[in-house]
Amino acid sequence: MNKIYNPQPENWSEILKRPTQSFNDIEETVKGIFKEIQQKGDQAVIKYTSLFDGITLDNFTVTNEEIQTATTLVSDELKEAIAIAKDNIFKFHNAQQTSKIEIETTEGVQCWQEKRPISKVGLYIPGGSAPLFSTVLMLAIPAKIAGCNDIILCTPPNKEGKINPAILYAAQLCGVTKIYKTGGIQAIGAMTYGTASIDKVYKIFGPGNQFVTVAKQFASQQGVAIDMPAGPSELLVFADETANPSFVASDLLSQAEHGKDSQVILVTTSKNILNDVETEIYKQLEKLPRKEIAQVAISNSNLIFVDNDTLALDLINEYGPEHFIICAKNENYFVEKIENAGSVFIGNYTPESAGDYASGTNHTLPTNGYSKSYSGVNLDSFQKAMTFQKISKKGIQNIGKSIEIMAEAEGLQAHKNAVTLRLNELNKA
Ligand SMILES: NC(=O)c1ccc[n+]([C@@H]2O[C@H](COP(=O)([O-])OP(=O)(O)OC[C@H]3O[C@@H](n4cnc5c(N)ncnc54)[C@H](O)[C@@H]3O)[C@@H](O)[C@H]2O)c1
Ligand SMILES: N[C@H](CO)Cc1c[nH]c[nH+]1
Ligand SMILES: [Zn+2]
Repeated sequence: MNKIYNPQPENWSEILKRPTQSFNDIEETVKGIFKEIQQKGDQAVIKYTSLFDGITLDNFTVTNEEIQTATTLVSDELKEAIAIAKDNIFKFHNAQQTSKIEIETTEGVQCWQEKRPISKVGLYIPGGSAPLFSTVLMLAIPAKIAGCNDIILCTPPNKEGKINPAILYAAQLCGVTKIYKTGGIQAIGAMTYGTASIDKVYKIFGPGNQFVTVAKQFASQQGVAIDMPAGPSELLVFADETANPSFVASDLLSQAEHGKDSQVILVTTSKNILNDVETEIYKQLEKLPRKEIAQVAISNSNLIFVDNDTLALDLINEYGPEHFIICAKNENYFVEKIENAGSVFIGNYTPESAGDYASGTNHTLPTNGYSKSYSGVNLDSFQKAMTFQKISKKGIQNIGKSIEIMAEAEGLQAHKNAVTLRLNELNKA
């Protein structure tokens, strides 16, 4: 890890660069694959699944038999763990339901807002380097609560053309309607345009590597909505002398093991903590099965010392981490003042892994600084807020004049007439 002491604010953006390729680096590849999917449909999906995932499939729809077999392959212990996570994720997302908001803005003018589900949604479940069945829970549970009708799921197959049983088990448990064995850019392209096998959806959800993320961003230019850019995982920990260095190191490694392009950062006001966390990281790294991956991510990561909490907070808001852990005696200062972070974890006993799996919050979160402008997945992501209004005769008499004057001032006579005709009729009565 790179050790940096008191970096000057003018150098922060350089120091805080993500180790991923840019949208421009990948856009041409995405454009080419999307074009082929538009022209050749399933044939192009087959071609790119063969190229990137090393398996040629003539049918990528998962069958009921495959789902039943998968269910028998998942251990009871894992099923119980999934049930606990599902329960907590359900509770947190179900509590996000809002009731109808209704108000009479002027006498006789009734306005209200109600949420309606997005009827066709596509969930992307990463499967390149680890089968993230927990992501099925994070996406399908809120989709179901929202009332989405068609919930389709794409995930890459392994070299035998199979999907990890836990992904299939979680998908049927949470009410996913169809599952397809395809991943990467080709899965996003298929859900964007639709093919003979894979349905076109209205909104695509889910995290993925940089290829998936750029494909989703490109899809959003093709008329499909996306949740957000949710790319390679990130974690920033703020720790002062009250932190436990081995806990902090374990948290940093937990996100470093996701991928070589993950990034983790420690910001601290204590030089002792900086050194102790560094020592712990290398000690714990040695024992990790995914050492080779985590090691690369760690080499792109920083341990940063700053003089005080104020500077630390400014730097953290500039970075806008996906995950932000606070281990500080002054924790309320950070909790109250943090502006840019996907999800915040507070105190020595709140590991980031809790949010990844089972506390109830969603783990599909904006990366690459997008926490400055995007929320993580939540119940609202699967709904649209629709507005309604009903105006009585009294109501149109109350606001009609204002509408006429404004329409006239914009030079839109037909708009004005729509009110004038009604007012004239009421004046006659
Ligand atoms: N931000 C979040 O909320 C969040 C949540 C979970 C996981 N993640 C991230 O998701 C990512 C999962 O990545 P993954 O790779 O394991 O799985 P993935 O499913 O996202 O990507 C695998 C697919 O990428 C495609 N691919 C691989 N190399 C390619 C190339 N050179 N050109 C074009 N396509 C290529 C293949 O089609 C493959 O099927 C990790 O980076 C992890 O950090 C993020
Ligand atoms: N940390 C990931 C989000 O960046 C989510 C995840 C799934 N499984 C383990 N972790
Ligand atoms: Zn994780």
